[in-house]
Amino acid sequence: MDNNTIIRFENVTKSYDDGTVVLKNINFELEKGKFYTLLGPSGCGKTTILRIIAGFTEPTDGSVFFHDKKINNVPANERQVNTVFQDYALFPHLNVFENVAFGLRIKKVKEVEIEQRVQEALKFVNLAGYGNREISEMSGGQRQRVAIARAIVNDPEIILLDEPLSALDLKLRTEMQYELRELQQRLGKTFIFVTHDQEEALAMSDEIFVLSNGEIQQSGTPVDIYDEPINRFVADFIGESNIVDGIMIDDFRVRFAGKEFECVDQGMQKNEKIDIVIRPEDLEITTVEKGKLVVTVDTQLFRGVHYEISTYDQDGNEWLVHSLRKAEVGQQIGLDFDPEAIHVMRLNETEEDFDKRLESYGDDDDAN
Ligand SMILES: Nc1ncnc2c1ncn2[C@@H]1O[C@H](COP(=O)(O)OP(=O)(O)OP(=O)(O)O)[C@@H](O)[C@H]1O
Repeated sequence: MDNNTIIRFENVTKSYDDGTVVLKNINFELEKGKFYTLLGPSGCGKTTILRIIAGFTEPTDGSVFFHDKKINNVPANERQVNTVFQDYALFPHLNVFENVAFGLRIKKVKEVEIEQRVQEALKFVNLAGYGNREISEMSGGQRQRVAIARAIVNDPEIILLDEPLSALDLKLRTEMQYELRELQQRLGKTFIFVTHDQEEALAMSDEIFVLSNGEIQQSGTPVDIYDEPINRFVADFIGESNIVDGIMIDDFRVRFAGKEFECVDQGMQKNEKIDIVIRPEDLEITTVEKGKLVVTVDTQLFRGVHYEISTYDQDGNEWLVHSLRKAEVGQQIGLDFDPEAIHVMRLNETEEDFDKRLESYGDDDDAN
């Protein structure tokens, strides 16, 4: 294990007496000082992973390591971990200072030290001078910051955040995304953030783990996951996608929507059945004559920066287009795209095999 590893899961499984298997053989290593996000739909097991790291839930099988020490049986209060909960779990009858000081008082830290550490934590989250305020006098964003101050005042090595922004309205949520990311970088601690919001995950993380049904589907940087989703689930969950069935003709040609197209070599077998992804922003509207695909415009929404245009081809496949240009509903148009825009996915490929395949086919920018 490398020195920077702070948490390692080795074949971690969690099941309940009623037979529900919530986590299936989870393996990962997290490094010190990074911002990680566990992303997936409701019920996929995100919170269970956080609870196992915090020590609130014990795995049924497998091992959890903190640095190189196995911690399966270490009680929650002896772990270098603090959690920020979705509802913040602040005490309404205590003021801001006392909310932040609470954990230190339980640990019987000296009064002078409490005063100094709480003030420092409040300053860190830009709430210096707010100590005497009641919680009811604080806004949603400010409460969020109190909850974070309460976590960092204990100086833990890891901060767990369970959907901490979901109670905030959209504008504040975006502001807090910047703020949390900036705070994590200033603190230099490991943050593990849980969300079902892909935009949040893409905006904030060093690394994302995409989960579904108790399994890690894919992990990687936001850019890697967005550009190279491993399967339909990930492609659909991260960003917006056009996904259709296809066949690999040879290394540089692929067939879908009833036609053949030039593509970039991705190490597939000839005649292999594949899934094809093209992102809406990679489709460009052109004339019917020039279009690689000919589609009919179904609906059109103005999204501020672009038009979101839903179209369909002669086989009934839907093609979503993000375009700066408007189209006319009912009109036939052409869609153009680069060979690089065609992303092919092998059916039922594991993440390990996917990584190997991309490595052997030089899937990076210097490959050109
Ligand atoms: N004590 C329990 N007994 C049986 N099943 C449980 C128990 N606790 C949790 N589960 C189940 O485990 C699964 C994963 O729950 P978990 O809270 O980890 O999901 P999640 O991805 O965090 O979802 P959400 O976003 O809705 O919080 C769910 O299907 C849940 O019903």
